[in-house]
Amino acid sequence: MPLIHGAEKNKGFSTLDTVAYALVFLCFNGFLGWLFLQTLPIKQEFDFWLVGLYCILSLVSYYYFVLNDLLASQLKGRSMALGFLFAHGAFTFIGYAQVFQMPENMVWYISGGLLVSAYVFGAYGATRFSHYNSQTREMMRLSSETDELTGLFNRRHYARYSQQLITSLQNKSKPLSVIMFDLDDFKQINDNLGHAAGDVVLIEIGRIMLNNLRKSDYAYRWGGEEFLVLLPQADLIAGEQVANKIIAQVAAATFHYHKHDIRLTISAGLAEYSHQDDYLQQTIKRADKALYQAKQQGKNQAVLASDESPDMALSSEINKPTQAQTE
Ligand SMILES: Nc1nc2c(ncn2[C@@H]2O[C@H](COP(=O)(O)OP(=O)(O)OP(=O)(O)O)[C@@H](O)[C@H]2O)c(=O)[nH]1
Repeated sequence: MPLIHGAEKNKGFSTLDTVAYALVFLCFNGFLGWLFLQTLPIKQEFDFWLVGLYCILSLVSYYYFVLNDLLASQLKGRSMALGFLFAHGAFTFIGYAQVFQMPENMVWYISGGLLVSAYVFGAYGATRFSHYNSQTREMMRLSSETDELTGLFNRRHYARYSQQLITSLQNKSKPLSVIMFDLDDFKQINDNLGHAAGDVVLIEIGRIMLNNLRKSDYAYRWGGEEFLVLLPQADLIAGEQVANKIIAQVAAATFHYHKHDIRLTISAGLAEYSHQDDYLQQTIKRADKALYQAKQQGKNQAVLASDESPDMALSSEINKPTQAQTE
């Protein structure tokens, strides 16, 4: 599961493509419209239905493949649109041939050619359209599972995939470490420099997290200034190393907001998922308790949940600033 989320850039159609297609389509319709005018006044009932069919096809095609795409600034499939155009042309041509009483051979030759091209374009276009659709769905899924500010996963992702993760680890009897991080005295930054400065810090913290995690790890923005990290296949020792690395990097970093240099620290609570735990949520609770302990013990440190370390002897402190400092 990649930590940096984002679907491959959608290769849609350029404005030029759209304009070119719209022009071709309008010219084609214009020409047919002109031809059609030559047939008036309508003498037979058949011609009446032909007019109706022509109008409906024109409206539908115009709306779906020109207006709709122009308004959305992207054609959903030029080939599909061309296919539709050719089919439209073929049927209209058959209709006009009746009106003009053209030789049958010529009619079927021309309309047959148009129809075959229509199928080829349409089939190719439909493939591209379905590719476009699956890309769009994937992008929507990713954005619904991602925190807008930091780009980390959000709780929706956790709700959807945590059980799946646990099941796969359980099957392989692999460990899972859970780290709950919380920024220290973050409120001071908001109060002193404003919310926008706090946001800059949150983004940078998210970046530090991602830089220190493997592709198989999961980083979540859990709450306002709280981050949850899941480390599949990592025991507590490995988890503690990761937590301490992040704590050290946050403490050493200076964040910039306009002319202000911002420094702060982060605390962490760790717990290892035990396969006896019914829910991952229970492990998270233990990690949360350990985090509270870390705050109580002076912040800027990682504390292991009491089950893993009853005397809290494993808590590790890093001698860096313990208060959020703003200059
Ligand atoms: N800029 C910004 N601030 C946020 C966001 N979400 C929550 N906060 C702020 O985070 C701060 C959390 O404050 P507290 O819960 O008192 O925590 P703290 O100041 O870090 O104190 P300790 O946790 O005890 O170290 C509040 O000021 C919230 O407004 C956000 O998305 N952007």
